[in-house]
Amino acid sequence: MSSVFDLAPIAAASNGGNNDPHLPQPRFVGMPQRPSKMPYEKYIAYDKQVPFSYPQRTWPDKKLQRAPRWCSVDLRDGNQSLVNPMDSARKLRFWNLLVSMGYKEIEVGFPSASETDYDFIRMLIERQLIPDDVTIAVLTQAREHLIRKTYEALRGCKRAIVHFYNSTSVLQREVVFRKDKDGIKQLATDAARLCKELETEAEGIDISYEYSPESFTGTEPEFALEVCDAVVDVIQPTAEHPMIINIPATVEMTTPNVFADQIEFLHKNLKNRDAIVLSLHPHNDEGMAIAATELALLAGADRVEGCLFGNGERTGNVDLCTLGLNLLVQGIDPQIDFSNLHEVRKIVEYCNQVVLSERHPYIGNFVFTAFSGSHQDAIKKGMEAREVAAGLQGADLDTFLWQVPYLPIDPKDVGGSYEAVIRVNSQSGKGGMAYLLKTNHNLDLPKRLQIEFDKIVQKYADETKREVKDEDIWRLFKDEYLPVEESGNHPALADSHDDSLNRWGRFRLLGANIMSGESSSDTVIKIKIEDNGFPHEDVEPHVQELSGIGNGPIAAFVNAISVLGVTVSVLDYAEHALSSGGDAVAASYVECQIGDDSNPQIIWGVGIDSSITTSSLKAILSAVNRTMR
Ligand SMILES: CC(=O)SCCNC(=O)CCNC(=O)[C@H](O)C(C)(C)COP(=O)(O)OP(=O)(O)OC[C@H]1O[C@@H](n2cnc3c(N)ncnc32)[C@H](O)[C@@H]1OP(=O)(O)O
Ligand SMILES: CC(C)C(=O)C(=O)O
Repeated sequence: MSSVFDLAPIAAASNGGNNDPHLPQPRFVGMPQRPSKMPYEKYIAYDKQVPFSYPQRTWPDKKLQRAPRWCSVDLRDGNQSLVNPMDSARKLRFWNLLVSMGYKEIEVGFPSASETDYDFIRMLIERQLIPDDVTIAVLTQAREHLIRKTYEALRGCKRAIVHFYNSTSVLQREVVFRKDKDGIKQLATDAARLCKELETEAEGIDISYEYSPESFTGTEPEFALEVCDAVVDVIQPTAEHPMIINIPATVEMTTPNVFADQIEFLHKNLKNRDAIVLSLHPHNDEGMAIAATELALLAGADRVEGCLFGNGERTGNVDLCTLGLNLLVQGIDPQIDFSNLHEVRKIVEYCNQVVLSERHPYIGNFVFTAFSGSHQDAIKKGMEAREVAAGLQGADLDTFLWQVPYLPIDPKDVGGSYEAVIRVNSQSGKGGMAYLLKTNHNLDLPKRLQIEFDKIVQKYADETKREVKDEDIWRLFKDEYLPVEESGNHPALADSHDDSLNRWGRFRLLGANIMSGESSSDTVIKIKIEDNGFPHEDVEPHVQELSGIGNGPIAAFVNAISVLGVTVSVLDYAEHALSSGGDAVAASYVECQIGDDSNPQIIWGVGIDSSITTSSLKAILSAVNRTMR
């Protein structure tokens, strides 16, 4: 009998395909490939172990149209991968979670393997914890004593899926079972026969069957088909009472396109296809379980087994949350409630005692966060444009079309917030800092002010070499532009009594009285200004009363402060309300040229006040103060 190890010379001779002059060569211009240190001759290409070709494939032209039938195997495959498998309390917590999310088929354990699994299943049945629209599945090896024990566990259950399996792979036939193909097929059909026999004794239980040619990915697809057909012949499913043929990528061994070809081959060739639910059970050994599952669904599969967040043996089972949310973002109803995914995560982490990665799709701590400048800029603009578009269409923002660069999903749809969307570090640009000031402090900085302030944030980020948190940005902003502001009655500055701020600004506006003349060109202003001397140590702090006249309050103010020795021209001006209602507060931003034409400084100032005019005057003083820092 030939052995899997007979392939060793073929592997050694044929691997390292890039060195084969007959194969198309990758274009490593000016960079010839040389053998690396890695022992690639120890491994063999999948198509040399299990040759398979299916040029009739049609899946590449298909599109996903609807959610498949989902089955969670968290309480079985997920559980068998844990350092400390779940006790009944944790299993029950997980069960309740799965039911609340809307899973209708749940594999609850391997009752013949452990007392905990057996007792848990008994508890679900005896305490009538299985909702009418939920079906439990139980797994067993295709071995007589284990199958008998499985049926025993199901006593009193209304409806269940008995899932039996045996490995069919070339490798396991040789090294585990030491059986030929017929012997392996017989394992499966004997088990199917025993199940049918025990079913007659299992009165009152609506039993359906699931068979898995385990290690399918190491099996010749034609042989897997033969075994599945033989099992189907014994079980005799009908369209009204179908059986599940579950195809496991027990170990992921190929690229997803090969798996999809194999599934399409089974889909087109399985006997009695109308009576069969073609199911997938992908693992993630090569990191492609999601892709493999999605392509295999295009290829004709009807059902998917997996675990929440991809828990499971080794690298995990396929992640049911990612699969479901991938459908959602294509506009397809996933049929599962992911709206509180953060709570789901907490329960799953508690039950599995496995912590999710920061980058885990849709739920990791960083997956809705942009640190880099161009991403932040695009997100900020995208959010704003969407808000404007929804407003123009009179649409509800919560359900309005989601089109935001770099964010494939609205974090709110999975129970998150926009809080972490933008975080600032040395890789960030002005957009990130501007977004945080706008979102958290209602300050909508004009573009050139963003550029100016960003240099300060960037310097801080480079110096500290760490993330610049919102509170850091706010402190830097107040320090730079609002060094003499008191919180007064301005809620926007409620935290301005910040001991860490060194109040360095020289001038502070204490009051302004504006009188408009008959024409706008003769506005008169009287102001009271505190001069604390900074940075001139010889100037004693004192209060000055000044007056000026001009074409509107700003011009009159500029005229009034000229006696302080400052020449100001206002180049640009913007203002907005920070809040609405009677106690509204306004922010003003002015870009000033300070100094005469021979030595001008172009600099921004910011003012916040309950009076919009006063806020603009404060903004001018803010700019003046900054030139003296
Ligand atoms: C890919 C998957 O996830 S499959 C599910 C795997 N899950 C588990 O194994 C978790 C629970 N399993 C267990 O607790 C145990 O394995 C049990 C209780 C099921 C069986 O335990 P044991 O009988 O002690 O032995 P063990 O698991 O080592 O079984 C090995 C024997 O079963 C045979 N065997 C393994 N799988 C199968 C199968 N599907 N069908 C028939 N025989 C099988 C092996 O050939 C081997 O036979 P041998 O003893 O004659 O050499
Ligand atoms: C029993 C089967 C479906 C399995 O868990 C696997 O092959 O991974």
